[in-house]
Amino acid sequence: MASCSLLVNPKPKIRPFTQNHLPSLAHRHPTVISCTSNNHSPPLPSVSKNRRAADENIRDEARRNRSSKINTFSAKYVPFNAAPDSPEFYSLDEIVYRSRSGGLLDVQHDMEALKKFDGAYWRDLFDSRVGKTTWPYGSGVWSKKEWVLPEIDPDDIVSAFEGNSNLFWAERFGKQFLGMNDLWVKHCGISHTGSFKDLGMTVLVSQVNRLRKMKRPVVGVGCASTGDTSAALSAYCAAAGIPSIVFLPANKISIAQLVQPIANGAFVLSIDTDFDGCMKLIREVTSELPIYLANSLNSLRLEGQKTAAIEILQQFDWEVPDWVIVPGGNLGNIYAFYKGFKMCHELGLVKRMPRLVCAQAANANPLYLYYKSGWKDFQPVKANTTFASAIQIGDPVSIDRAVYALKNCNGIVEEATEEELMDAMAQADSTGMFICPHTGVALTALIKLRNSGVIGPTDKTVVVSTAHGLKFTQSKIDYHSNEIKDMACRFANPPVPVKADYGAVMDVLKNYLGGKAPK
Ligand SMILES: Cc1ncc(COP(=O)(O)O)c(C=O)c1O
Ligand SMILES: N[C@@H](CCOP(=O)(O)O)C(=O)O
Repeated sequence: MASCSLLVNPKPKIRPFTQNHLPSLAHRHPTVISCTSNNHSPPLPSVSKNRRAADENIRDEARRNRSSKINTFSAKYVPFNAAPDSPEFYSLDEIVYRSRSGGLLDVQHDMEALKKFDGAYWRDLFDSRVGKTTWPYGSGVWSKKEWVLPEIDPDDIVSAFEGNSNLFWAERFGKQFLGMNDLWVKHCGISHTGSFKDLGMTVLVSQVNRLRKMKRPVVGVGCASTGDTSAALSAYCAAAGIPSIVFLPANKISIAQLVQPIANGAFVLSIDTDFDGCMKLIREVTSELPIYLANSLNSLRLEGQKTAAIEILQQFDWEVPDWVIVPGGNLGNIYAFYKGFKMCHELGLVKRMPRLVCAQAANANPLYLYYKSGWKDFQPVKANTTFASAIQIGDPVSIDRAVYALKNCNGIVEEATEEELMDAMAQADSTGMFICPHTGVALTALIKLRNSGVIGPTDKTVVVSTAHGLKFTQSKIDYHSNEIKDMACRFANPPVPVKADYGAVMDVLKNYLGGKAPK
């Protein structure tokens, strides 16, 4: 195994929590800036002590620092939700997606080793890495490296410094539509390829990079996709010079999503089926050919995605929200959020867990139906067309992970009709956001739970926005043009055609301004 770096600074100062103090941040940072001042001039930042030489890049710098660092942590694959005495496990360097019994796998960390450091230590360490360009900790994912892939060499990491996404205070939306004052939107879609998939893909492609250096038989990396997984996969593979192969359901993803893997040089198959059909095919193909599977069936992905949960806590200064609402499709992400929160709780960074809500489109709602049956009867469904096209999934591979997560945090499942999700998206946009339809699904769940009183007016609530609205402009055009069959499009704001004539423009403007006097 390669050793891993533990801290950013050249001389790691790791103290177990039994020693009753932590190193101060000034010791830990390689780039702490100190200020001097006198009466005549403004304070000047002093030059950082540990600057790189001009001919050394950040990867070289990490490499130089590597030898002095100790790796205390490790992780392995185990069967998902296995009994504590289960002997089955696999190294992360093995190519394996399923347990011996055919069930899902999970990445299990050596929690005893992580527990040698107290919650304050981890909070402090993670906080110290935010906003830096130190390789690889400038990434929101790799700033939590010890909890993600502790053993990977920083040299093998493929990162776009993803994560650290904006946690937006939805002040006006909360006040105007919900009477809420503590509503937040975690904009995971404001990211390298425009969705939360970057968080998981940096981990998976980094591990593939490592496997290829170890001469393991990985010729390329493949996925089935509703658009976002393929965009992330092709970008990270292109950055690392690794071939990517993507299976897309023909005519079922947005143009913006289709053009992403094309532009990044992936081998793109447009297949005459739906996502579930593509998923079945890629599973068959990856069991025959040396193509590594990049869908979230591969539990490595979720290790990266879980860092969004840790980041939310960090952004609240380690205060736990009451609710976190996540749109669900293949259902890896709801478990990833659960796992992120759970690790923070178990390792003493926070004292409790939030309640999770998984939101599905009513046109593709197998989890919702299962929840409504009292978790008695799971049936995959034929997913119908939805504007939330990235979650048009009827047979989610992570169903067991999702159910486990929701049961263990007193979670809830909600659904959104097409009209509800499109109205919610338009309402959110009218308050200054520009969200995707999937976020509209999550907002609909919030509206319903708020209206029924389950979520209270002062509950600290986070809605996870999973993709950038710019990937889904056609749905917004259809809505604002009032061109959707059987939909009232109540919040449509179509452009007003007007003659190129001063009088005509003035008439239109006066009419508009008449209704806009400040109240
Ligand atoms: C934009 C977007 N939102 C939500 C989801 C749902 O995530 P998951 O499949 O992990 O449930 C996906 C992908 O499925 C997605 O692309
Ligand atoms: N929305 C996803 C669907 C596949 O999900 P995955 O997390 O299992 O890769 C996509 O964008 O393809």
